[in-house]
Amino acid sequence: MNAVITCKEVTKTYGKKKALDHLSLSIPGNGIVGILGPNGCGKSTFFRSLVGLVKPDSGQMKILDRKPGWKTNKDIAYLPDRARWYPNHTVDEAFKWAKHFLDHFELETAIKLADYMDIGRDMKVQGMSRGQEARLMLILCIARNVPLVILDEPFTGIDIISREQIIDGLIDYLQERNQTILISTHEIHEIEGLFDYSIFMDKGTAIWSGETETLRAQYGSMHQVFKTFYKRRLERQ
Ligand SMILES: Nc1ncnc2c1ncn2[C@@H]1O[C@H](COP(=O)(O)OP(=O)(O)OP(=O)(O)O)[C@@H](O)[C@H]1O
Repeated sequence: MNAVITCKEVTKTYGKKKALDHLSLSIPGNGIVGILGPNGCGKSTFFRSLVGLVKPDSGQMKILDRKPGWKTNKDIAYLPDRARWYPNHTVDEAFKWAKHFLDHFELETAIKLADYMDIGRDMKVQGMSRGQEARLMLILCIARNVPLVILDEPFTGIDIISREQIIDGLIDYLQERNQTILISTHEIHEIEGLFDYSIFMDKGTAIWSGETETLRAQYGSMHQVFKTFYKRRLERQ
């Protein structure tokens, strides 16, 4: 399988803090990939550098066989952490905006996903709960027929029951698509079963990457994996 993303020795420093520290990895195409690790391990910085919002100090990065930047971004749907939508838009208006401005946005897919996720199309963003707005942001990204979708902490603010429903929906929906979806989270125990491939990060570097099945066979559950990988860090807290 061809890699959709390769990084070689990528480093990004803020002052004395190394947000990415010689990060090297290769991410295979198709399926759902978890970028996992505790707060501050570099997940968002990694995503921002993939879409050219952050320029690494050194190292090489290839995404869809190209360099990161605005030309490559046409084929990427990116949901930043803490993303918000225009408060005055209704869901329908948000979809119309997206159809007009976002490459490869599929209106019919968005409408289907809104039904599935229980988001009324006449709802105004400013009247939405945090979880409802998070669902809208998710729909605006995954309704784009692009090879790569990058979701930074997309489930923040969504309760556990809705989360499970959305995840089941995502898995069904993705089976019909040839997309790679990168999802970052530090709440691994709540999204067990979602990832085909997992990358565990710590202190700006990848400490393990591979098929999630391999991990499960070795450790039993993702929760156990998390505890094992970050044991020393948890003991320090
Ligand atoms: N613009 C910035 N200026 C200064 N420091 C930054 C900046 N962006 C990130 N950092 C630092 O780099 C490190 C990695 O941050 P990053 O946001 O990439 O981690 P994360 O794994 O996404 O964390 P979280 O799970 O909390 O979102 C942190 O120590 C953070 O404080």
